Amino acid sequence: MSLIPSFFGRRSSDPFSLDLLDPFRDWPVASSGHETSQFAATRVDWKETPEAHVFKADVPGLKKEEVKVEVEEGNVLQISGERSREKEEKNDTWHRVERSSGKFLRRFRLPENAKVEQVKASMENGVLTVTVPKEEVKKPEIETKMLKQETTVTPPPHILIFPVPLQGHVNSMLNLAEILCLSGLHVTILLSDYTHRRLLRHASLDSRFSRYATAFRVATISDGLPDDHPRSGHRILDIVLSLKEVGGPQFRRLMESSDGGGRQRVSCLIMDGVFSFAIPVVEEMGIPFVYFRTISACSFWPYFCIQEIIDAGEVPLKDKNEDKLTFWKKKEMDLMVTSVPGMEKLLRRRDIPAFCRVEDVNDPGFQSIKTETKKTAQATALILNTFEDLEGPVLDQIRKHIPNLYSIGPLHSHLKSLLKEKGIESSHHSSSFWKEDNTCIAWLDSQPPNSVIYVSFGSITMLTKDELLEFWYGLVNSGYTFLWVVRPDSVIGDRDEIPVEIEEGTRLRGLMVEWVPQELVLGHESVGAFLTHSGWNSTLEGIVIGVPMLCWPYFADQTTNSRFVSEVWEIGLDMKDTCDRVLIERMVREVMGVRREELLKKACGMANLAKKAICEGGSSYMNLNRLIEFFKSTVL
Ligand SMILES: O=c1ccn([C@@H]2O[C@H](COP(=O)(O)OP(=O)(O)O[C@H]3O[C@H](CO)[C@@H](O)[C@H](O)[C@H]3O)[C@@H](O)[C@H]2O)c(=O)[nH]1
Ligand SMILES: C[C@H]1CC[C@@H]2C(C(=O)O)=CO[C@@H](O)[C@@H]21
Repeated sequence: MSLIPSFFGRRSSDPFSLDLLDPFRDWPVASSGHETSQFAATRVDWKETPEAHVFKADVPGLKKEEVKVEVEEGNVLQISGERSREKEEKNDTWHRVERSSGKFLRRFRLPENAKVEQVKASMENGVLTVTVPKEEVKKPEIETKMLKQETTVTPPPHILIFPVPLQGHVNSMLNLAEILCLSGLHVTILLSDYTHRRLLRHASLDSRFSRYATAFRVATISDGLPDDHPRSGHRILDIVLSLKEVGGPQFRRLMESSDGGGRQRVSCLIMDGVFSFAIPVVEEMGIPFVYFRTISACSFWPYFCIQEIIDAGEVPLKDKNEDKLTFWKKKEMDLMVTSVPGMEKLLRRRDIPAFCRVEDVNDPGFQSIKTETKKTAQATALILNTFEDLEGPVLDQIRKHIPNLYSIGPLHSHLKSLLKEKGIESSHHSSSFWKEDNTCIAWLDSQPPNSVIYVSFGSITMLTKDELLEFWYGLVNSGYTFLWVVRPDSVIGDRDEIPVEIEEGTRLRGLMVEWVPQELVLGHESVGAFLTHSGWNSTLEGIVIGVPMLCWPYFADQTTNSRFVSEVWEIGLDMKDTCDRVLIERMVREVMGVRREELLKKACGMANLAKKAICEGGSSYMNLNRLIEFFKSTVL
């Protein structure tokens, strides 16, 4: 076996390392090609203990000499090998050739704390174990004190947090996780291994949570989808449906096998709003569960009323095989929805959550969202990332069915304020699934105040090439400067043949990047407005800053959020169900110019209310305290 350090620091001369011609270059990849197809799928487990990162790979039938363990590019652990095909004798007849042969290659970017010079590897019974020791984490004084206390008393309650493994959900749940750690609770966040890999690659969870030492851990399960599944656009519900299929048994194993690792066993589960498969497991174990739905109250409520909407004949919204551009224009889409109490004068059919845009009410995705939402009422409590002054009337409607409702948002700024209260500096830590391009900050520094419209459609939206071009022309023709996030995977079809005039317009007045540190961008003084898909996190981030918004909702809760932004809070404009360069140009001019003052006034008012909610004595502050008291009472 080739073991580090013998291969240390030099590039392998092995020809199959050239197989890394993959867009996910630094991701675990399998070499491709006919010969290697089965063996290439060699599975690797990666676990992190307090002392080390431990990788285990199944390599049955391989000799030590046939396996290589290397560290490349400073911090990329590479495990590779080759199993040769059995020699064919002239007179042999093969009835079956199922056993795999060929090459395999897996690569893992190691986190900063890995001691790459001390890697050890061993093989036993067809399992390769690679151990990468970790640097000791230096903890600030405040945590040392906390730890000292903990060693003398019983460990605090242990809360398991289980988000839908998507960017918006993970961001909100990580904020809650950090708030709970700050309050002295122990927390494990359960992610899909796919999402965990993305975070390991692009985010800085280690440095963010290092101050909490063993109070914060990550656990992973598989989402059941292949690595090359897009996990975006119209395929997004596959994640929820797949986890529903494969998540239950994995969740049970995790709960049954977990001995807490020096911590208490899990004493309470906080789960995302669509993961009811976890309920039987925790119920059997006598563990209370709390839902945290990471969307607005104003979109949760119509979801909760879906049966009433169906009974009133107000869905389905689409006819068979009707395309988007046709049903967008239908008069019926402007009819008021009568079956959502308290929203009768507000919601048109086009404003209810876009999962209702189905041809058939038996659509599995739609049914799943409907039944999952109803199950929220079984939980001990419901957490929403919102605040009373923003959504009071809707929260009151929900409380008629779910009295134990905690509005504790906006969580991202609540966390910052709590860190400040404890004298901890809250520097920017990335939780991003994509690499943040920080050059945009220097570019923003060079722009005049309030002159830039920031454009981002979040982590799931997919644009057709036509839509891309309509937005692009609209932005360039508006004459305003723009910073536009276009994720690498977000355009359907190729991006060739971009008309010269918009490329030239962008060179003069625009910057397009793949992903940004959004909170920093929104808080930058040169940003004057936010063209957004109205994802709930983006909406809250815009509200906290007090920036006027132009909304182009793509799916899910966004169609309702954008209605509230424009008609209830009056802090922005809604251009849902259109995608036309002339209209976009006009709306950009309105939000950046003609109507900016009026929108800004309301936006600043709402930003102040948001601040009030999270300050001592504010509604979210008090609700959070009550919630934490509840968690502290959940010792098993
Ligand atoms: O360049 C970028 C773009 C976005 N973000 C962050 O990514 C998050 C995006 O979240 P959100 O605005 O909620 O959008 P989605 O990622 O699309 O969120 C999904 O999940 C939300 C609930 O959590 C729902 O409200 C959305 O409809 C759903 O699409 C926000 O925190 C942004 O700050 C960045 O850091 N950099
Ligand atoms: C993929 C979607 C399933 C439900 C999630 C959601 C919600 O209502 O909680 C909103 O948008 C999407 O992120 C999720």
